[in-house]
Amino acid sequence: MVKAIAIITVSDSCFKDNSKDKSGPALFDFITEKYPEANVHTIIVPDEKEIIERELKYFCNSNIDLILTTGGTGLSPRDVTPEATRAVIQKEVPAITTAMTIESLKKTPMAMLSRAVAGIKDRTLIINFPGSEKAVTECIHVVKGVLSHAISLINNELVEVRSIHDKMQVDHLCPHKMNSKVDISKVALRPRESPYPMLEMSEAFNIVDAVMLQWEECIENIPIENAVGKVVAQEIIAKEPMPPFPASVKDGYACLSLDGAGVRKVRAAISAGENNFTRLGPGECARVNTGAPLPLGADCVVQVEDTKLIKASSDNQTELEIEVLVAPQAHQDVRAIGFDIPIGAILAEKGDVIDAAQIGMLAGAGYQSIPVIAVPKVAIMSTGNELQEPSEKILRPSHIRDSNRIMLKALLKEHGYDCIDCGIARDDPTELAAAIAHALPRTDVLVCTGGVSMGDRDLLKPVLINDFGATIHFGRVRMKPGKPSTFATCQYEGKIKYIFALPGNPVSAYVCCLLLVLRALRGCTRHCGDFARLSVRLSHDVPLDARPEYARAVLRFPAAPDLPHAALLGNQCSSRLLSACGASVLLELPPASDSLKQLDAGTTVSALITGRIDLTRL
Ligand SMILES: Nc1nc2c(c(=O)[nH]1)N[C@H]1C(S)=C(S)[C@@H](COP(=O)(O)OP(=O)(O)OC[C@H]3O[C@@H](n4cnc5c(N)ncnc54)[C@H](O)[C@@H]3O)O[C@H]1N2
Ligand code: MOO
Ligand SMILES: [Mg+2]
Repeated sequence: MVKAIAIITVSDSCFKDNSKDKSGPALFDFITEKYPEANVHTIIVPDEKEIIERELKYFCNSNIDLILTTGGTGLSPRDVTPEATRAVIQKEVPAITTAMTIESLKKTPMAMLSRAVAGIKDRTLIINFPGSEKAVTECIHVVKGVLSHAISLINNELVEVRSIHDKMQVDHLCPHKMNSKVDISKVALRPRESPYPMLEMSEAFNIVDAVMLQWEECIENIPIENAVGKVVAQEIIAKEPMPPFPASVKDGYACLSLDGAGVRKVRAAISAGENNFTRLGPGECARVNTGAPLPLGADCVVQVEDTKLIKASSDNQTELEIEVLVAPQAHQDVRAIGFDIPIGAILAEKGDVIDAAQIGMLAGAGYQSIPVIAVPKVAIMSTGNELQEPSEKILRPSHIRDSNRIMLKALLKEHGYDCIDCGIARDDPTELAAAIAHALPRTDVLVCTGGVSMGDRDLLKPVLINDFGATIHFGRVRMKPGKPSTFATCQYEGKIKYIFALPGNPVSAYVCCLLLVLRALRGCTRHCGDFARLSVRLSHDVPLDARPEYARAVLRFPAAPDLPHAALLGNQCSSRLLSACGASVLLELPPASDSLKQLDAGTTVSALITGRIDLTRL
């Protein structure tokens, strides 16, 4: 990671009048855009070897990752930047400056006259750039692609280095990298109407269900601590009883029920976890705690509250006699062997979705791992030239932060599915194809957002068709939000890949992930991807859209017996993610018709339970 950068302008004239410095600011602008998180230091020094050397050493000793110098690389007597740099570096990296020279030579033969040097001192990479603003701008573009990787290598950052090598390998292997077959040059010829028929929701659901039948179920054994939300693949039987010994349910005295009420001699004291071989005879009892084993001969427990102390040892450390005040019944307050779980009991049925209690029970029964139905691997990718990582400090003009990717990862996690992150792909056919080719070998299901509607940069469908031979099962659905939702499959490296290309609008992505992606994933393991439905009453009037709408709502529960009341989460525009925050349900609103333009407050509607339902009283 590039955390700290220094830019040194080397020039006698700029040292005297810093307003003359144009190359330093050009480097600064470039660097702050490329590394918005990095600390950037700038200084101007005269063409003096000792001073340049001193400043280079100072920055190298100050944990600076990258030093870019500009100026002083030419042939005039005062040009000494390369000499100062050579005096500081321990290893030269000549190909960096060679690459800059080759590129600059394409523009001007004067490039032959630069003597720039690049090299490493300890953990700092130093690169000399020429002095002119134009040359600096050209040269920085030559090296920009290798800077981060070079610094990772210098710092031995193995994880980053490996991921870059991995990506290089994929780029190399990817036949789509160099030329997508999609031609975007003839924008005037783009379709003015979507070629995809508008399917009804029920048709889209049927297609998803039918296509996902191709998913080949396989079973994997996983540790029970990872099993929550997973679907049990085979019946699981208790191999040992719970409890494995007759256990007391109360803190009290183990007795013989035939003795009835009356005074008992206290023969023993048994705590939970203690093994005691005392055999009780008539008129005897043993003090026991909850969970302790009963002594031989005992058939009931009398709770301490139903007894009285008759006699204790003189130091009060031992109870000698107690009186049972209420005659006990046989088996009273005793869990017999196998009371909770008899041997052979079914602990989990095939198809059960494992929850916390079941994990506890399986652990109690001695299971450490269980067979579950493997879930498909899922990858998430965003597309869009306007997108930046949410972590970037500076938002460039006309850009937005990518909210879909992290949201969809969280949404899938909420529903028990992990996924890998395939980053942001640009709206360019070749880059999109490369990103998809990078993702497909790693996943069964690829979920992308953006680029599926009618814009000339909405390239996902053409790239899927032309570069991956994909079959588009649907490309438009009569739903709000989510109209351009796309579902495709393709064969990749001999395996079928399922691709959900969801609309870029964040709420559309959210709703379509719930209704289509989760339907598919749940369907693979549970054979039914539907969410449960609830009848709810609208708290307020709701205008209807021309398309069937999935409105995000919260529920309130009336004190008197009535259906839960549903209130929409504000404006339902598909870019407004606030309308999904805290939503418990998606209301299934019908489309508007000539006779019905709105649903009045109090109307009963169907709600899909897609989120958490917390009890909020009206
Ligand atoms: N001429 C037409 N234009 C549009 C139509 C149409 O039928 N005809 N459909 C509209 C509908 S409905 C939707 S939904 C959107 C879907 O657009 P795309 O899937 O092509 O997505 P983009 O154009 O890439 O982006 C749309 C919107 O979402 C923002 N976006 C995209 N990705 C992200 C992200 N990862 N995080 C946050 N926001 C994101 C993007 O900036 C756009 O504002 O098309 C309508 N247009
Ligand atoms: O279908 Mo779009 O998702 O309305 O905005
Ligand atoms: Mg679009």
